[in-house]
Amino acid sequence: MFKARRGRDKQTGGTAVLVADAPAYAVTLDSVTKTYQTGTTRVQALDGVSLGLRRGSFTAVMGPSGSGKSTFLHCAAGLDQPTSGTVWLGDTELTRLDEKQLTVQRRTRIGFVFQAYNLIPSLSVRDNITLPLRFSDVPVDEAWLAQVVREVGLTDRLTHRPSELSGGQQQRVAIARALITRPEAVFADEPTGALDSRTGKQVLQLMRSLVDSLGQTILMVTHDPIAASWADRVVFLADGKLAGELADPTAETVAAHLTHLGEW
Ligand SMILES: Nc1ncnc2c1ncn2[C@@H]1O[C@H](COP(=O)(O)OP(=O)(O)OP(=O)(O)O)[C@@H](O)[C@H]1O
Repeated sequence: MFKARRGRDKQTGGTAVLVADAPAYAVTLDSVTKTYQTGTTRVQALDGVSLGLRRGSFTAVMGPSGSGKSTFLHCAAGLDQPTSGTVWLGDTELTRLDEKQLTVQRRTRIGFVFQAYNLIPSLSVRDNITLPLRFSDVPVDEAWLAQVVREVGLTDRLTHRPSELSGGQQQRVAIARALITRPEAVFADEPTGALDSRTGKQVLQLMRSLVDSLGQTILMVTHDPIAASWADRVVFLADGKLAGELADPTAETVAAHLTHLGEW
């Protein structure tokens, strides 16, 4: 799928094979299906989904309840394996890996942010943020830690415990933790679901700036058209299938598309 691409060589002006060129897509799904079988009941949660997440892009996934959003995120992020189809992280085919290999990919190349912040109460902010490095036995890059902490606005909170922080600050710790391994993609499942609208806006502003300033790739599942409007693109799911997409979304265009899907 990721063949060497031909491009213009900047130095010579000639055409060169850019073999060292990283794939343009951080994550690619090709004809992904996921079927759940419970007793005699069979649910087709994903039904032939193909999608690429460009490096440095912010994508929101929306759709009615039960349309397959969480299943999509789990398959794209290597948390679950599809029933068929392929998923790539850069040029690594996740769908070929066993559970142990997938765990390594998740720990080292993917960041996660969930609605529940999942912080360890007994650890300081600094230790919560650096926990993924400890799991992988990787030393802390102090300069990167300082940059990440600055980006999320927690420089003066590093010695605090999670209970001493507001909900928005706790989510920002979770975002910093997701960034600390310099992941190729960050997957966020309803990251503002537990926050009031003002604090939620600050978290979305932060995610937007991570894409714009760090070139981070982010995929976010949300029910909220206002949250989705911070993304570059919204893709819609209905009955496990892609059901359209919007570039440069606004809350109004997203809400209109959801109405069309019968969500509201
Ligand atoms: N582990 C599972 N076992 C059986 N069925 C499942 C499982 N997980 C999801 N499903 C089914 O797959 C379909 C898609 O579920 P999914 O959670 O991906 O939808 P969703 O769009 O995220 O929903 P919501 O917006 O309500 O969170 C649903 O019909 C759901 O009941």
